[in-house]
Amino acid sequence: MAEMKQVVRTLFDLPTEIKKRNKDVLPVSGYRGPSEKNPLYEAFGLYDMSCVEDVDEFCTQLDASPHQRETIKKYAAAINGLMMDILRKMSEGLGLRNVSFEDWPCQFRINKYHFTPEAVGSSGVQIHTDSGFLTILQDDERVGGLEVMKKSGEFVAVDPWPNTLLVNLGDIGTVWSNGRLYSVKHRVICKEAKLRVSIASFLLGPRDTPVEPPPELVDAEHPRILVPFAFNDYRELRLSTNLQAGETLDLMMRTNL
Ligand SMILES: O=C(O)CCC(=O)C(=O)O
Ligand SMILES: [Fe+2]
Repeated sequence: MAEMKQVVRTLFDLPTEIKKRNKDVLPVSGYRGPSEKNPLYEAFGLYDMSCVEDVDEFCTQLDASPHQRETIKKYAAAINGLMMDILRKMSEGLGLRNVSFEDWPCQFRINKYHFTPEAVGSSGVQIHTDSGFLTILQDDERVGGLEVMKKSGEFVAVDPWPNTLLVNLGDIGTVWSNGRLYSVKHRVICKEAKLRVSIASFLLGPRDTPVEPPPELVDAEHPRILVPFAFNDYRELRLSTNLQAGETLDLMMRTNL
């Protein structure tokens, strides 16, 4: 994790023309430079880190050295393994057998926040839920700022904790579990004028099949909360409505879209 963090920090020092080679595969999946709306934020992305060829292509785009490539590939493999392990345990916990997440892409994003003294108190990332099923976050080990919302609406700071990963549930977790699990609202606030770097891996939704709960999670007591839908349609709806904090799911449930 420490080695990966170091590699990621050096990627942000690349010249802009190289960074821009990291193009979008899904909307907002590739490089984002500082913008007028978000001048302190920069990010790289990769659509599917569970695909070895995609990881290689990402490294090639960024002229990665052999050491950088090896570190990124090792990290991607380890996070994929961990993701599958957590999913297996969650499925077992819900009494499920034979569920597979094989065709579910895992989006990878590295975030850099260039927090300035003037930015202290302002927002680094607006309040949102993650759109996919499950997120594994390697947060900044020195600079805090992540806050998670409790059910009461109160925000709780997630203080830096070196050598740990944070796992949270996204909107698809709610749909897949047929309402048994909740996606968590969170945000990043600038607390101090320092550089902050985080690495997020998002298990999204099934690539070619609709998002729906396993049949065992639907019965007379637990009617299906939503009609099945394609994950990419959901992402587009979230982007086009600009409702990023789980409201899109509520909207779909109310209108039975
Ligand atoms: O940088 C962080 O700590 C969290 C970023 C985040 O919530 C996200 O990328 O979805
Ligand atoms: Fe997030």
